[in-house]
Order: sequence, then structure tokens, then C-alpha cells
Amino acid sequence: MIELKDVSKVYPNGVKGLEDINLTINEGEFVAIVGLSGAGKSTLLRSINRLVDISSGDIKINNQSITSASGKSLRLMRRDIGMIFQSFNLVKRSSVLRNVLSGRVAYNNTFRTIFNLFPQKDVNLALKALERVNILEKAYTRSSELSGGQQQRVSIARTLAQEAKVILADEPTASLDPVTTKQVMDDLKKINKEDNVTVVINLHFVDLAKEYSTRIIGLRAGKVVFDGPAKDATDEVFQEIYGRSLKDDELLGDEIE
Ligand SMILES: Nc1ncnc2c1ncn2[C@@H]1O[C@H](COP(=O)(O)OP(=O)(O)OP(=O)(O)O)[C@@H](O)[C@H]1O
Repeated sequence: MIELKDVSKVYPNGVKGLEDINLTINEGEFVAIVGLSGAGKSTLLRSINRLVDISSGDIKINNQSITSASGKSLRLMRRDIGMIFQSFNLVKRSSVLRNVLSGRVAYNNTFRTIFNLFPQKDVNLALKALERVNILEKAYTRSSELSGGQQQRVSIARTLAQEAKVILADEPTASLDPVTTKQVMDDLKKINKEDNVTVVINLHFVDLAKEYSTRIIGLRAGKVVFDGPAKDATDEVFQEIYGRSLKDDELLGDEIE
């Protein structure tokens, strides 16, 4: 369970990224965060694993405050949280398998990871993860040789190898074409369903949010302006979140049918 209590973030330049956010996200939910550019979606997501430090309030994960955690306890909390980025964040010159194994770094000592001495059980776990996202045959390929969609699958496999209980995905399909977008979303949904992994995802396309998530959180100027089941997110709701009608480029459209 992820709990945000009275969370605000003010950046050093005075910009309010988040204002007084109160949310509880339960284990196994698939939550989409939507809103205009600059609404605070990335700030919210990155606060959860403390890539962004909040200015006030508290964030708890399974009743333990990540806001006040440090050292080993922060590392252990972060080990349970996988992160997926728009830009994939892979080491391009390394093999696919090596990238997936980096999900095991927090489970091993530094000496082993520097010299690539991962235990066989970690290698097996990584190969299994690649199999689940259907790119096992690419295990020994250099990551730079993969398509964008394949690279995103590698980053999903990395969170599987990490045995993350929560996946935070920041616009994971923003640089992908519509067909690949759907494959990546299907992978995330499968992991959510089969492993009961909580998924919190920032999405630009509102129709994708409606199709895949169980709950939609709408942000506007750093505040939650909608929080409810995806099926309740009507056109009027999106109009409220965006302060205007949706534009064509906020809908992925028929390609996902
Ligand atoms: N490092 C930073 N320093 C100063 N202001 C920032 C910083 N990061 C974000 N902001 C500001 O905080 C607000 C929220 O930004 P955030 O990136 O969370 O929005 P977003 O909804 O994810 O937008 P986008 O969809 O464009 O990624 C914006 O006004 C942004 O300019």
C-alpha cells in the first residue's frame, strides 16, 4: 500500500509541483495518472521512490515512511520499486541480459556486481523475465541494436528480475508507435494481473488510461481534481482535468482497437 499524506513539493525556483496530495494506492491496483503537461505527474511518480524529495507531508509504503528513510532502509525500500522511463534508461553498449541483471544489483554485493558475477539463480531469473516479455532470443544482443519497443520490454524485464512489488512507469510509451504501445501496455497489465504488482503509470493518451487502468487520478496544477474508477472518467471528467476539451493528440485513437 502506498499512502501520500498532505504531500507538497515546491521546487527551489518556487514552482509548486504538488500541492496537498492525499492518496492511498492499494496493492495490485493499476493506476493511471493523467493531466496537462506540467500538471505534476512526473513529480508525483518520482516522489514515490524519492527520485524527487517532497517539501512537506509524508509518503508511506507498507506503513513505512520512505520520506524519512535513509541509508540501508531506503535502499531496501527502493529495491521493491521498479521504474520504467520514457527513454528506457538502458546501458546501450551492454547486452540485454546484462541490463536485466542490473535489476539484481540491490540484492548482491558491490564486488560481485562490478565484476558481473551474478549468481546462476539471478541469471535464470533474468532469462525467465525476458521470456515473459517475449524477447528471450535477444538475451545476448547489444541493447543498442533493439527497437524502441524491444528496449522498453527489456526495462520491464529488469523490473521483473528486480522482483519489484510496485512499478512506476513515467510515460513508458511516449516514444513508441501505436502497435508497440499496445504490446508494452499488455505486458504491464499481464504483470499486474499475474503477479499482483501495483502499477502507477503516467499516460499522455487518455483512451489508453481508460482501457488499461482500474483507477484514474487526474492532476491539474499540482492538485488531484479527479480520483475514481476508470469507467467513471467520462468526457466531462477529462474536460475538468484538462480545463478544456481533449485534443486529437491526446487520444491514441483507432489504432489500439
Ligand atoms: N527540477 C525542476 N525544477 C523546477 N521546476 C520543476 C522541476 N521539475 C518540474 N518542475 C515544474 O513542476 C511542475 C510539474 O512538473 P512535472 O514534470 O511533474 O509535470 P508533468 O505533469 O509530468 O508534465 P509533462 O507531462 O510535461 O512531463 C511544472 O511546472 C514544471 O515546470
